[in-house]
Amino acid sequence: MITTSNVTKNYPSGAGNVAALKGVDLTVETGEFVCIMGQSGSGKSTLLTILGGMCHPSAGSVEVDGAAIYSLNDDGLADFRAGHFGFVFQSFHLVPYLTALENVMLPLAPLKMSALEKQQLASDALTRVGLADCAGRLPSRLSGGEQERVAIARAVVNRPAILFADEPTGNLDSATSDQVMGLFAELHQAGQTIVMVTHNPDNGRYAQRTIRLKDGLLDTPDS
Ligand SMILES: Nc1ncnc2c1ncn2[C@@H]1O[C@H](COP(=O)(O)OP(=O)(O)OP(=O)(O)O)[C@@H](O)[C@H]1O
Repeated sequence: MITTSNVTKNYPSGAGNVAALKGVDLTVETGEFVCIMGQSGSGKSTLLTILGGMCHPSAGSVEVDGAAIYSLNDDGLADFRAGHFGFVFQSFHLVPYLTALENVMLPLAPLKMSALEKQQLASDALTRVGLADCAGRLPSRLSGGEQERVAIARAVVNRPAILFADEPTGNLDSATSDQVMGLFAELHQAGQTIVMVTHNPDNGRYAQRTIRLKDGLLDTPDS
């Protein structure tokens, strides 16, 4: 489903270039749950943003379902992202004055379907994350774990082929983290492909496969 070939990323910096990725070859199969781990600065977030079509690599290619995504123009890439990917970040980025249901409906705004259909899809997504009863609540009336689950519902509302998550439990206590990771595991069991960056070794056990980055390279080459 995702194949990278010799992906490198250099960031310009005052003292020269920072080589964040130095040639990453990676394959993620349909239906896999892959965790990307590694020390701070090893290139995890850079790799995730490149896989997710948010940051052009300096060299190398990324193919998703056979499409070389960085050969697309900006509009084509934006459409591809919207049609194939969902994203969950450490900060929930919920809109404070919209209800949980309205937050989950946001990615559906550009789509040509009736308001009722959008509400139904958002409601289904909230049910999938166990929050059917919280649809009408504002984010400020939800716990941190519930807010993260709303963010996950929003990421999966249009049934993305791939769900990307960057430190999704970074702001949560360990019991709440376990609940959220359990939810990712359930989504995976239901067929969702997931690629997650995490510092937390406890999170790694929910994944099917863990890959480790060290200084911009895969520690153990992907087979
Ligand atoms: N926009 C940027 N400009 C310059 N350097 C950057 C930029 N983003 C990341 N870097 C550098 O690239 C390297 C990899 O960063 P990245 O954020 O991908 O690592 P990470 O493993 O996700 O780190 P962390 O776990 O601390 O989030 C680091 O040396 C970082 O300082």
